[in-house]
Amino acid sequence: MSAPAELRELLLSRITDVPDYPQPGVMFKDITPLLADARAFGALTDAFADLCERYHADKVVGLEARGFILAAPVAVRAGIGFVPVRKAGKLPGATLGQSYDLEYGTAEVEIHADALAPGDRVLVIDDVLATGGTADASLQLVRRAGAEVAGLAVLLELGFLAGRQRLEPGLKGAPLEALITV
Ligand SMILES: O=P(O)(O)OC[C@H]1O[C@H](OP(=O)(O)OP(=O)(O)O)[C@H](O)[C@@H]1O
Ligand SMILES: Nc1ncnc2[nH]cnc12
Repeated sequence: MSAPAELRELLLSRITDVPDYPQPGVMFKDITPLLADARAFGALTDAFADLCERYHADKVVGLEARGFILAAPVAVRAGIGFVPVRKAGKLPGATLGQSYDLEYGTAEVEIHADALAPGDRVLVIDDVLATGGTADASLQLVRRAGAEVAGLAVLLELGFLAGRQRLEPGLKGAPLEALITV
């Protein structure tokens, strides 16, 4: 389900297109103007916090780095804990790792092995769903850490990259909520 038209328009008006970044052929969606606008950032935080309630999440997982910026205030607003999924080599404790392909390159993400527990219901939050590689790897990590995926929520889905289709098996029936799809 997408956001109501008024919220969608507000959020979309604060996302800038940057052609050929970080490499030729990529249209980069820059969310920094949205972050700098308290009304838009607050409305986005509220929308994600509502999803925590709707899906009975008791943990928010944010994906490095832009996902951290969005997910941390959501966790505070929803009154639940925040758990980071980080790029490989950044977490100090014992980790679980998963590699994946990006729209531009490859990467590996990690989670602390003891960050989640059986019975935890997790809403995974990121800014952009592109090819779906990052989200897919993160859903796998959440499950390998013993928790249940309550849902995946993104600000912006790049529909033409078909991330949703790639994610379908990995979602295992959990909802994918994109506030905006372009
Ligand atoms: O659906 P995908 O093709 O996997 O792409 C989406 C991911 O790409 C971006 O992260 P990026 O790795 O560029 O890092 P950043 O958040 O640290 O800028 C974005 O924030 C998503 O996490
Ligand atoms: N086109 C894009 N804009 C912003 N973030 C992205 N992550 C992957 N592709 C992206």
